[in-house]
Amino acid sequence: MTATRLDGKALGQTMRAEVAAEVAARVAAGKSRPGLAAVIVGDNPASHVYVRNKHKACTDAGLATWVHTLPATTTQAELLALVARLNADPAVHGILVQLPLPKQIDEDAVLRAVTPAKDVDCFHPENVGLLAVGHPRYYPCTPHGVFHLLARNGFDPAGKEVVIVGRSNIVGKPLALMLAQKRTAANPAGGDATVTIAHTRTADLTAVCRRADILVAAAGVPRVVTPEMVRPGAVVVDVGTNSMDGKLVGDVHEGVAAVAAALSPVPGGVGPMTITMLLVNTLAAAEHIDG
Ligand SMILES: Nc1nc2c(c(=O)[nH]1)N[C@@H](CN(C=O)c1ccc(C(=O)N[C@@H](CCC(=O)O)C(=O)O)cc1)CN2
Repeated sequence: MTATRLDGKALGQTMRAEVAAEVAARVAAGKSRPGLAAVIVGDNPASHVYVRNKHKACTDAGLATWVHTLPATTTQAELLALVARLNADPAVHGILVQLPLPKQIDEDAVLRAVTPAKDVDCFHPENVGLLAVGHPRYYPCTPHGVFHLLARNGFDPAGKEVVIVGRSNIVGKPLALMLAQKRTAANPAGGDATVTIAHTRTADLTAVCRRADILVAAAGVPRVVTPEMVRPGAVVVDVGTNSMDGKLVGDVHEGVAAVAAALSPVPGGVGPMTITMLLVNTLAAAEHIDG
């Protein structure tokens, strides 16, 4: 079997065009132009690539966008002061603070300082709580991207066994919540699936992964999902973006393509979908805040 490619670059472009059309219609109707402020602290080269790509995607879709680049020596007080200014700025509907932050900064404190209505990453505990009770204000970008990458390729998770390898706050935990939840009008990305969260300390990880109709690799460990961990015909989503010997590699071993029915590539899979969902959320934030 050679796996079908779950092409996040192509789907991301399609969905960005949908956002662009909605933004143009919104502005033509005299409403506000959605605006995203991105904050990046320090010199992490990958983070700079991601923020540059987010900025370009926003510009291309007609959103207003600003990047605030702060030095690695920035103090927590300086960063909190910037977040407070952005919270108060009516042109800014979405605020994202690129992670990771330098060691001297308390990440949780910064994420809690973003006003929940502008928290387009969906990292604030209030938004995580709303997601957990099935009334999401926003969906977190990477899990939402995974949902659309599956659903829009004809792999509806409803009724399926999903195994997620990884339990991070950004991907594993919120994705498990979303995919296990009932799909309702208020929760359209509820997955109606049977979900297992596994991780690299799970006993007999191979046996657990082989139960999956849909296997999501989000452990942040290069090639941790190997061909024998995949049931023939399963759908595999690779969320990993690991740097190895200067090369970008996912959490899924290349050999999985011979076993799986469908597989998302790295690069070109979940990554571009993450950025697309940020645009979706910024438009939703403008609608939420300004109407
Ligand atoms: N504030 C946030 N910080 C971080 C998030 C997040 O969602 N919000 N997620 C990750 C990084 N991330 C988003 O910021 C991200 C990772 C990867 C990609 C991406 O498009 N990757 C490309 C490859 C790009 C390359 O050439 O290196 C791909 O997979 O095709 C986008 C966003 C941690 N921080």
